[in-house]
Amino acid sequence: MREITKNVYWVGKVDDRKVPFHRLVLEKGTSYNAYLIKDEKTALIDTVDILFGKEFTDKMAEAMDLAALDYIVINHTEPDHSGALGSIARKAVNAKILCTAPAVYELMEMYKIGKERFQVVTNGEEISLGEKTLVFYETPYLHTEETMVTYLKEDEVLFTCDIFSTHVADKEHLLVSELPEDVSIMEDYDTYYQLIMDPHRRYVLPMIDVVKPLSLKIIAPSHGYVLDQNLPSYISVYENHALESKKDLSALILFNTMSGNTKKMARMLENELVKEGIKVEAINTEKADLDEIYTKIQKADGILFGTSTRYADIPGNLEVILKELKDLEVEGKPAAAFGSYGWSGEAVEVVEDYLRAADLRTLRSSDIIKSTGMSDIEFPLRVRFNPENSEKEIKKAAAVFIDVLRY
Ligand SMILES: Cc1cc2nc3c(=O)[nH]c(=O)nc-3n(C[C@H](O)[C@H](O)[C@H](O)COP(=O)(O)O)c2cc1C
Repeated sequence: MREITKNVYWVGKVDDRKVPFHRLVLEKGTSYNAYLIKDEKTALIDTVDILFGKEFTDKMAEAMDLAALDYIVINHTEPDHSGALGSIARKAVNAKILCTAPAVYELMEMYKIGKERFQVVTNGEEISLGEKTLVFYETPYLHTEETMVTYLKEDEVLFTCDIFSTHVADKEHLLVSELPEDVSIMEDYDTYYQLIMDPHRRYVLPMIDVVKPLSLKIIAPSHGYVLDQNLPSYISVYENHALESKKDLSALILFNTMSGNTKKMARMLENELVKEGIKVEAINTEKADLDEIYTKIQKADGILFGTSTRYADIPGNLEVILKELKDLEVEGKPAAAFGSYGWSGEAVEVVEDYLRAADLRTLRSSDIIKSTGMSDIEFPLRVRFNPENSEKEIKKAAAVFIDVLRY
């Protein structure tokens, strides 16, 4: 145990292996920072990687009577932080597990823990430990959907789990202020942002809005160094990256429609793009001059192609345009397929084949899962019949397309 501020202890694990993680190898290793807060009530903030779960629980049991632990806060469910939850919850029989609502099911399934052990906390909720107070703020998708941060109000410490972390195993130094004056962690800190946070950039500014108004002395993340000086400079790395984006963007939406359903989807997508300041032109290709369309395709920063399905095929003249793409030099331009269908929806899949054959930067669900872990984004975007009940899916897909345009 290592005290970082009065009655707040680091109880983590430094992992100096070359750590396999997210299809990478962390050459400098990493650490899993967990923290113990002692007050009238005692709270553990996060745990360590599942590989070290038993070791962690045994050490904690040596250091304290685990039956006296009141709360286990799980800011983020990934097993590099929640990995000891199963073993510690079994020994800390009186501890409530504090987490967001979407975290409960994941933790119950992963660690075989009963629902009665969980207490869901909501945005801005406070829990008193005695003299100290925990406040919880949701920070979704940083790094996964259920993520939150925990603020220790009186001590002005923010426990941020993955956010503001660094993948470095340093057994000698924990606080940034302990490092020699000529050593900066900025390069590793920035690399971490690029690898872990940048794919979720859209969520960074809302998180900054939560963090900036807080009075902060320490940011205590769950990988690498505890930040105890120059905090604005670390926060601004995230803010500046999130603010970098391309400006004055334009998008083209080309669609066909038999009874208006794909047209409705086109309008819904158009609205989302326009709300974000993107200049959009939505065109029913049946009525359009094809040479003009080809020029617009070349000028647009990104293109959405919409089609319904008619006897397992693409109705209308959209396929003529798709065949032309290869000759329009549009390689690398963001594009995606969308459309309404009735029962099988072959046409959107065929459209996607054309987009990929023309080397457009074609959005596909599987690529999004691989790069962000977000499994609820559908590309090609398919809706059965009337899209009015699919507003949520359409908005989510539009948001991802906007990100791809911008970044
Ligand atoms: C003549 C006809 C053929 C259709 N064939 C298919 C089909 O093969 N597969 C399918 O999933 N839906 C099929 N549908 C259903 C349409 O794709 C569905 O009604 C869709 O919502 C129409 O969208 P739209 O109004 O944008 O054209 C067919 C509809 C019609 C009228």
